[in-house]
Amino acid sequence: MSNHPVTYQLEKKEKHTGARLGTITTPHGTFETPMFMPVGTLATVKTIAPEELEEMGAGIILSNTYHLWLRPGADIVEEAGGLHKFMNWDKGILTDSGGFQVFSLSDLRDIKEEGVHFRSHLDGSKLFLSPEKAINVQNQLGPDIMMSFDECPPYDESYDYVKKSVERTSRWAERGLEAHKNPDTQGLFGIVQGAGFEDLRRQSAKDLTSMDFAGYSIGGLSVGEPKSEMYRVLDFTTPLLPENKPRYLMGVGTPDALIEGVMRGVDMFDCVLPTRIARNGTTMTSQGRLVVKNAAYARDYRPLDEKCDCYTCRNYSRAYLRHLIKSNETFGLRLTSYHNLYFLLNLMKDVRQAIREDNLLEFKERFFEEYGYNKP
Ligand SMILES: Nc1cc(N)c2c(=O)[nH][nH]c(=O)c2c1
Ligand SMILES: [Zn+2]
Repeated sequence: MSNHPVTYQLEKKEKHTGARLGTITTPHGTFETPMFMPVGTLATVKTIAPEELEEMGAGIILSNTYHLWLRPGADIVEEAGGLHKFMNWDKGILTDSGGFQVFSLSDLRDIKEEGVHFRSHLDGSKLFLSPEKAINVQNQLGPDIMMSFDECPPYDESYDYVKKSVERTSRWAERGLEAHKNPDTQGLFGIVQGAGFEDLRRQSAKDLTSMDFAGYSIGGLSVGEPKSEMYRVLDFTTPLLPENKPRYLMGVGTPDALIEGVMRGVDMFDCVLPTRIARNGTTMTSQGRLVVKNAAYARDYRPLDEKCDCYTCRNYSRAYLRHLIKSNETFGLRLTSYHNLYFLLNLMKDVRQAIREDNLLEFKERFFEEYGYNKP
């Protein structure tokens, strides 16, 4: 089916890199790319209200199928009118397939052709996810963009294991397309796997692009491999994906990896990092990482980031943030989370401008220098 509910429009290619400017149109709006998607695992971006996400420029957020399937259950979300209504968010929502959590959260699992048998990380109860079940749960949750059920093998797995896994993930992708009940209102992405093996990445991309997905994710990266490995795999994988569909690199969210991914033609990113590190007082600033709970900031009355105009930086000092975080005050988590999300969303806005001006390389050099990435 070629008239997908989620479409990509290429606006401009950056002159000196593989970066591209575009827009993604979904049933819940059109958004500029490259873009970063805040993660709202359990139908909330922890401590941040939907109105705040909107004011900081978030277009699409991600929620986790596995977690919502377990709590509160897909039936309740469906009865509530779907995720948008349930969480009072009327822009884009993307859900992952649940596969990644099965492989990352549950050590007791048994992978079969029909699907994966595993135990709940909550109460140890027996569970089973198949490509069909993963799609049907996402159909119930009602996101704009859904993911195929895939296996994300450990990066250092053997070639033979990854080869068999890629072939099965391709068969699972076909079954997911068949099981998709709402192809007119929910876009379905295929996920390219293959770890660090170029021939397996090519095979996975060939299999998946022969099927009519609305977009393509690059999976199996940002799973602990060196960043140089991620960039090497991206160098030969993104060019295998169609130019006229979105390309989504899963699980990536540090400033350097976002810029490097954009330079290699990636349009969409997600990561829990900004909100996760914020909760222990680690923030991203224009001058690099700043761990505001450190004693050094006890009497530092400057804003977190003197170049940031977010609510946190306009109204509160490092000393106050340190006090809140050290006192386990929830408001402190909100303020650091707000700033970190704002920082990454703003970074992507600056990256889009650099693509418009064909000076992404200069932008990257300047940003890396200021952030401290070039320090030995
Ligand atoms: N780093 C990653 C984060 C993710 N959420 C996923 C995923 O959901 N599916 N498949 C993947 O390979 C994957 C990798
Ligand atoms: Zn700020």
